[in-house]
Amino acid sequence: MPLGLTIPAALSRSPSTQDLHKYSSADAIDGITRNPSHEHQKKVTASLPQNTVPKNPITMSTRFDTSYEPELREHLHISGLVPPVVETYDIQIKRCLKALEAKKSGLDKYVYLSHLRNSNFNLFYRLLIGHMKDITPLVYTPVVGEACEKWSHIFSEPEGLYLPWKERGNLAETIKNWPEKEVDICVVTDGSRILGLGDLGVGGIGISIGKLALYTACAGIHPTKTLPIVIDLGTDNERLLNDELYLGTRMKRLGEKDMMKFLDEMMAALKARWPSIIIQFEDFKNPFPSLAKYQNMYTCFNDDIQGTGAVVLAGVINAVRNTGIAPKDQRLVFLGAGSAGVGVARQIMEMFKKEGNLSEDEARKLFYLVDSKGLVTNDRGDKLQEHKLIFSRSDNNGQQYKSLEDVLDYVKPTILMGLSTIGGAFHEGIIRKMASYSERPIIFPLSNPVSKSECTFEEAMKFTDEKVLFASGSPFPTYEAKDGKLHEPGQGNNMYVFPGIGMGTIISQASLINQDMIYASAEYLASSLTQEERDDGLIYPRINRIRDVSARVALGVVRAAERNHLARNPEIVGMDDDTLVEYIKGKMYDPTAVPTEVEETDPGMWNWLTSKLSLPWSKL
Ligand SMILES: NC(=O)C1=CN([C@@H]2O[C@H](COP(=O)(O)OP(=O)(O)OC[C@H]3O[C@@H](n4cnc5c(N)ncnc54)[C@H](O)[C@@H]3O)[C@@H](O)[C@H]2O)C=CC1
Ligand SMILES: CC(=O)C(=O)O
Ligand SMILES: [Mg+2]
Repeated sequence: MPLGLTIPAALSRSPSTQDLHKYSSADAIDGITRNPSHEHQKKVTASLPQNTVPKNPITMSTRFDTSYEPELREHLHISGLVPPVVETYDIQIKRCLKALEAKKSGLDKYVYLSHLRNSNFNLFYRLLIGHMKDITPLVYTPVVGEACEKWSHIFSEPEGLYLPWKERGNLAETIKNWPEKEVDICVVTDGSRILGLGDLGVGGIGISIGKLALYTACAGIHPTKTLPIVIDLGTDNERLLNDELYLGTRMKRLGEKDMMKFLDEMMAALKARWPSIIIQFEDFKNPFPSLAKYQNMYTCFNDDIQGTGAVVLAGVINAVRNTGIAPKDQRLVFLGAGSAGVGVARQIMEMFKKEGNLSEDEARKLFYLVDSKGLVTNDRGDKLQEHKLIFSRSDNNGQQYKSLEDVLDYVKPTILMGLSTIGGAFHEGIIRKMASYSERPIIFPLSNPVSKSECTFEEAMKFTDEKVLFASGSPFPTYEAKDGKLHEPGQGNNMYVFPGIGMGTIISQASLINQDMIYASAEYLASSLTQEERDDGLIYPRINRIRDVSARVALGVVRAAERNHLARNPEIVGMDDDTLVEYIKGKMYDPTAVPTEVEETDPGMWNWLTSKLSLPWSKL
């Protein structure tokens, strides 16, 4: 029985240092795949206390790796179960890239990548981290949106926890079925507003899986310590209810009261099993009640309100600097006044108060929110949802502005945000109006996936005479300007902050995630731009530096936790910034690290995995 076996150091040499070096590519991430930084990282971790040095334990899903040397294969009892050739990482990645190239559709590529992650997550993360720019859109927005829409048709293996309404009263037992002993972080959705695609029922679990893949790729949270969850309280999507393949409960979605009861039980059960678990709420149609209720009780945050607020704030900090217009002279119009719109407006308002020396009232007056009924005003005649009240206007002299054009003519904004789920809403006329109000208009079409983006990068560049300061929620191709210069679009997606928020919370061992920690994630992201990126006119760092950037974001989160007396990790007390960043990096899961140990696995997990793989491991 190979469980608990420690591999002698001499045997754990697969792959070789040369292989690691070969694997390095132009797109590789500093500190992870480049050999010199890897060496540097090893040196730094060597100087840290032993229990902080990360290990890369072999688990069931990393067991069949063609890079393992014969001796290691023997120890793992996998000789003959893996093809005979011992491969370099480089060759493994080449095969993956070729396989991906051969798949015609994004969805086929998504399915291939899911299988790869489930059969060998080390290889999956080597591929993803080494090719962030190309692979992220296949596991996250936009393709994950299509995967969630078609989840019940592409499903082949469980990858997370499904918590249906019928399990209420029994959630603690159900949660105990999750085979991993340690979980650091979970992402939970109710599937009711997946990206801008609406209610996708249990298909929403795809977004939990996608976000957690980025927690691992961007911030190095170990894949086995992540837990995707979908709660199934029914769906109002008729297409799903009428689909014989639909995998969720065939009933109309329950209301807020039932949801809160269910969440109360789930939160308590998660914390009972994993006392320091971080719970990230994702893509709830109405996420405000749960955030209000749990944020001071559990280690949790809402990515759509808080993560999005922080990431867009970081882009705005850098973009506003490029406009040369002081915060007090900016005017902002938001198309979309939902969780993301209001979350973003609140964070930017905080910044205007701090940086622009404005009072709350002065800062608030710079914001004009537009929803499906037009400009949000006090005298519009409908009952406003509570979250909109803070930005509701009272200075409209009884006049209501129904269309975005009317609002633009009235406000003449310098900044236009799209969080409306309405693809193409920023048409040529809208963009040209923005260009007429200021020299460098800030236009952020942030709705996801690409089909819901309010405009494309190309449209924003063309119709502003290439003056726009741009960021979108989903990725767009580079644009070739009239002078032949290539311009890269910014991606204002919360993927720049949530991994660092999670990692910073884990590192600090904070029991709560407060506003100061969220705000710090934005500040540290904004200041993580390199001089070269600034010179190239970027407002977000290049995605291939995401691990470095996430470590900086995590640093900011830890510092804020310390300031707020929330940090509880005695190991980090007194560390200066450089040491702390190296400490954070030292804690990151590294899929290129040589395997050192076979994980002591509990029998429950072992049985679950062996049955899952239908292999006769129990006989070994
Ligand atoms: N870039 C990023 O990191 C993020 C992007 N988002 C995107 O933001 C979008 C909105 O998300 P949530 O705010 O959570 O959704 P939500 O459903 O809470 O809000 C949507 C808002 O858009 C408004 N709206 C709908 N149709 C409209 C129309 N025709 N004209 C004007 N307003 C209209 C609604 O009234 C509502 O205020 C989604 O597409 C989502 O993918 C959300 C979170 C993060
Ligand atoms: C990115 C994200 O969280 C969303 O579109 O909902
Ligand atoms: Mg979201």
